[in-house]
Amino acid sequence: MNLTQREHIATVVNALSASPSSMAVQHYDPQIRDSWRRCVELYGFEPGRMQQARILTARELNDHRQPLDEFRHIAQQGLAQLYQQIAPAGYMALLTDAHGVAIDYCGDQQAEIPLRRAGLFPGAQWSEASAGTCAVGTALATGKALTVHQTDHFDATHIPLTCSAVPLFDPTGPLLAIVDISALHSPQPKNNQHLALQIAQIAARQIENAWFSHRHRQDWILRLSEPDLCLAADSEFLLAFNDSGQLVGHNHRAQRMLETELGLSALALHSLSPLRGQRFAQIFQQSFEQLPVYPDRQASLDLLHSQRSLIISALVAPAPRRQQRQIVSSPLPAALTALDSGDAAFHRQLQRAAKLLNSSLSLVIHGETGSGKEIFAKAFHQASGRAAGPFIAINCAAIPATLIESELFGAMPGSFSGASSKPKRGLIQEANGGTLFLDEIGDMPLALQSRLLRVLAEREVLPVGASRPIPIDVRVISASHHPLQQRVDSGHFRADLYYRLNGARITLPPLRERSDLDALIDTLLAARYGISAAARHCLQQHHWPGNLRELRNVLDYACEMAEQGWIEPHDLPEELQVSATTAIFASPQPQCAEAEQLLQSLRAAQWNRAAVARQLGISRMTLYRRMQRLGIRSPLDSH
Ligand SMILES: Nc1ncnc2c1ncn2[C@@H]1O[C@H](COP(=O)(O)OP(=O)(O)OP(=O)(O)O)[C@@H](O)[C@H]1O
Repeated sequence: MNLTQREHIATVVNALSASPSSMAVQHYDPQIRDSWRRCVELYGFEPGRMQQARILTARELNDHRQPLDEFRHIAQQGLAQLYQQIAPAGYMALLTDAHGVAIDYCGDQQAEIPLRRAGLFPGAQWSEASAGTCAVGTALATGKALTVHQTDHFDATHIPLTCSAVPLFDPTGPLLAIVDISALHSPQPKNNQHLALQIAQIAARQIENAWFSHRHRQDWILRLSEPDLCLAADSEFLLAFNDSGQLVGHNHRAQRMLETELGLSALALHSLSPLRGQRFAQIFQQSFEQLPVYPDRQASLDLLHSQRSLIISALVAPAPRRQQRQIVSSPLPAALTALDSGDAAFHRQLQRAAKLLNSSLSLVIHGETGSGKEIFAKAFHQASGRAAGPFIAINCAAIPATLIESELFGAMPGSFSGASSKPKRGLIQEANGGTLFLDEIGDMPLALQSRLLRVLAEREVLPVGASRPIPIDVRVISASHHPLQQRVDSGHFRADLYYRLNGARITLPPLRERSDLDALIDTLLAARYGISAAARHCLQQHHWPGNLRELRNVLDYACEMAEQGWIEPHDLPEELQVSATTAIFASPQPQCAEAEQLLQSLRAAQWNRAAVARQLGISRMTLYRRMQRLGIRSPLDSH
């Protein structure tokens, strides 16, 4: 035990033995002091206790992971994105279940040993009852986000750590998981961690909202906000209703608001919500049928009991039913999972890549332009044991022929006309210890191909003008959008280099052949914008020659055009609108006759939807859904 640990134990003893009103006690954060007290009084810990976090066995960990497999699939994408933001500052990200067991993690693989020793690793048990005061455990005990910084920890073993944890709640009510970001080293004052806590809170809300949208993709999702807080995403109330207007899910904020509204006492953090099953009309003054499907700027809802008004920020219609994706029982590493949105062919490539992560084989990625080859290579690097090393991407077609040699291999001072007076490190050397991504490798000049071959064969690089080679350790991933074999056959590419590069081949499907377009749209819109069934239909009809790059550009454009956070066909670029109209009205689809009939009824009733719903013997909500599915929009709704 070192001096700092001894001092810490003395501080805990003093804080717990002083009278609650004494100045010494008031000096401590009440959340931390209460937790220290629980450690002694509830869990029976000695203040001098020093125990490393317990790590569960693989089988025990599996028992904690399995019930959350579907949630983990969503959360891993958020965790990987969070990690990208915080890794440069030396943090790692953990996801724990509601028992405080770390079920997933993104961290620096080079620091695996110290992270594992500190318990920042899958299988570590971070409940208060197991580890004493700690961010995960105390967030679980209180249901509140907090930072537990260095000597805030009860157990002196953990005092080097700084950890910020945020609870996530299931739409059925109970606390579901914790997002935690931690660092092994940090500056002393706790207020340095304020930003870390905020970043963890944003990530946790995004994961919670993505899980909410996923769980309720077949329901009506109503997003409400306080009139003066419309812009604060974290201030939103999320409610999900089934087709008959019964509440089937809510976020935690909405639960707290409705408990107050309906005079219910707040329930324990782990209980199922008693609010589920409440009818729309028991909560709001309007009826479910009167909900405007395309909310305009003024649309609001009045709460039944308090008459308080809330703004409708969006009403998202149920997604058209599509084949449910199979959740894979052995999840991929988080960085690869982040790319997986349910297409079977793409998923097979991810699984294949996962098996190659730590082999020394070179990889070639084939795929049309914009199909995500570089993003795939980057994710592969992040999931591999080289993640802490550099990822260097080179577009072999974009570097001028005169510079490519020195750019790639480096150059000694004055080795060619125009060379600088200092030695220049080449990009291959920059990638040492990491991954070198050679894009458009098929366009590399033949002379350079021989030199690259030497790098790969000898694992050393010879800068231009140098007499001694430099040893190099790189994983090479190359990409090409024309089949490399054809370049070999036509004499443009060296066969021996081809065989060296082509240790394993990954083929990315073009977007038009992927079955996960809907999921990709949802991911790219990140729950910030809703999209009508008609606009989705337009996107589904498009051929996507520019693949994911084109999809991203189209959605960025549509978000700029959209009003009220809602994307309609007229918000899409014109060429996509045309293809949808042609698809609906020129092809002999069964939908076409149905759309035509419904249009006639609506026009005959001068777009009085209540009358048409009565006439067809269906509810107004069902009529709205049908109109959305068929891409029919009332002219009375246009802005
Ligand atoms: N999984 C994904 N999710 C969301 N967007 C993606 C994804 N993959 C790629 N994109 C988008 O597509 C763009 C192009 O991706 P990337 O550069 O990896 O494609 P590429 O196949 O290497 O293209 P090129 O052949 O033109 O070099 C990215 O900038 C990104 O915006």
